Amino acid sequence: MSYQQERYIAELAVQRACLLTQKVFFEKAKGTVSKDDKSPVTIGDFGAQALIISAIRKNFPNDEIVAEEEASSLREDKNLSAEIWRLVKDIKLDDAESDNILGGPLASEESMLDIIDNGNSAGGPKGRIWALDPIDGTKGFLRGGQYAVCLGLMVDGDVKVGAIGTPNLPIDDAAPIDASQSAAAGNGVLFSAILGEGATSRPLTSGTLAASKPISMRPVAKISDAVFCEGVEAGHSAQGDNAAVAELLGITAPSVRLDSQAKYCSIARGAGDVYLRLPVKKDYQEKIWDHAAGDLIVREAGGQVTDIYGNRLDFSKGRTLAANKGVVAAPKAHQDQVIAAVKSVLKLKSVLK
Ligand SMILES: Nc1ncnc2c1ncn2[C@@H]1O[C@H](COP(=O)(O)OS(=O)(=O)O)[C@@H](OP(=O)(O)O)[C@H]1O
Ligand SMILES: [Mg+2]
Ligand SMILES: [Mg+2]
Ligand SMILES: [Mg+2]
Repeated sequence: MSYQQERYIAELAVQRACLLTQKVFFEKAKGTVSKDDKSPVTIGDFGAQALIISAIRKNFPNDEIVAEEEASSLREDKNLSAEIWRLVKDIKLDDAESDNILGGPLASEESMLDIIDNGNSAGGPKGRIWALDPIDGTKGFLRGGQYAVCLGLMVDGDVKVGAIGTPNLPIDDAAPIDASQSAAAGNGVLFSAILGEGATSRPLTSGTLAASKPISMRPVAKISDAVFCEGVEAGHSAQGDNAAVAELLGITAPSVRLDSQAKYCSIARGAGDVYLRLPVKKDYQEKIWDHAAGDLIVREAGGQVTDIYGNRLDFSKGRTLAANKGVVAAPKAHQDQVIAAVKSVLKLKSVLK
């Protein structure tokens, strides 16, 4: 089965949601609230989730959705809910036909809350399940850095389609990776992949989809020549361990720190080579929406994505990657070497503890 229609809807829905997040990005307050786990969520996250789930419901009414956010706090905070609705009701693609394909505007504020709560699937190994991160890298979004709107489709636990909007990455796939890149005029990229059919990038627009180009990881002769990326937040990955792995591999270039799945996208287009996300906490389980789309895009661009033990990411375990720890993405030919370095750094660390 080809997933062309799913990819088309995913890209169009992500592109429409980016119109909303881009609007919020330039607001100072961004309606930020703190969730139970102390992590931030903004009106941009809620609004993008509502728009994307509404588009999936319209086109694939029987599919399930695992999404990061839920509406209980909005039901208790009428002002915040009204603020999100004011934004959501006015967002549309400037091509009426494309907007209609996504189902047009949402019906009401109340139905918007119900739609947000439609992302509550438990996930698992059977059936068609979308994984949605309406804003990945919310801390980067708040800081004025990189963020990504991420959507993947899993069928029987396997990722078949991925789409990622990165409003702050440069359009040019050949542009060097640069941690300071942000909302410069003319930025904004839409990445996508279908399993077995390769990965592409195209400029984000406000209407119909722009023409796409195939992307691929760049060839790296020696792993010591690689550029590696990692997250900005020290609480999300062990930057000291990442650095030790790079040193062991003979990599001398400093890491490039980027928030969100912009890291997967950057290595997939050859603007970097290796993505290290070594765990900070033993018991943290990575969320499927933080990786589903990026994992497929990197693999379809010629890379390999595994956990720190060298096992493929397993999206069939529910809302989290319960069977995996950390993430290591690298060119296929070098993955074993990178995993060997990861293992020896982590082994040494446990011996020294
Ligand atoms: N302890 C811990 N370990 C690993 N990951 C965690 C942890 N806590 C949170 N999160 C998730 O990190 C997501 C953001 O990842 P990033 O790659 O953007 O991190 S970084 O800011 O670049 O460091 C972030 O996604 P968003 O909430 O969508 O921003 C979280 O789901
Ligand atoms: Mg979050
Ligand atoms: Mg995330
Ligand atoms: Mg998020």
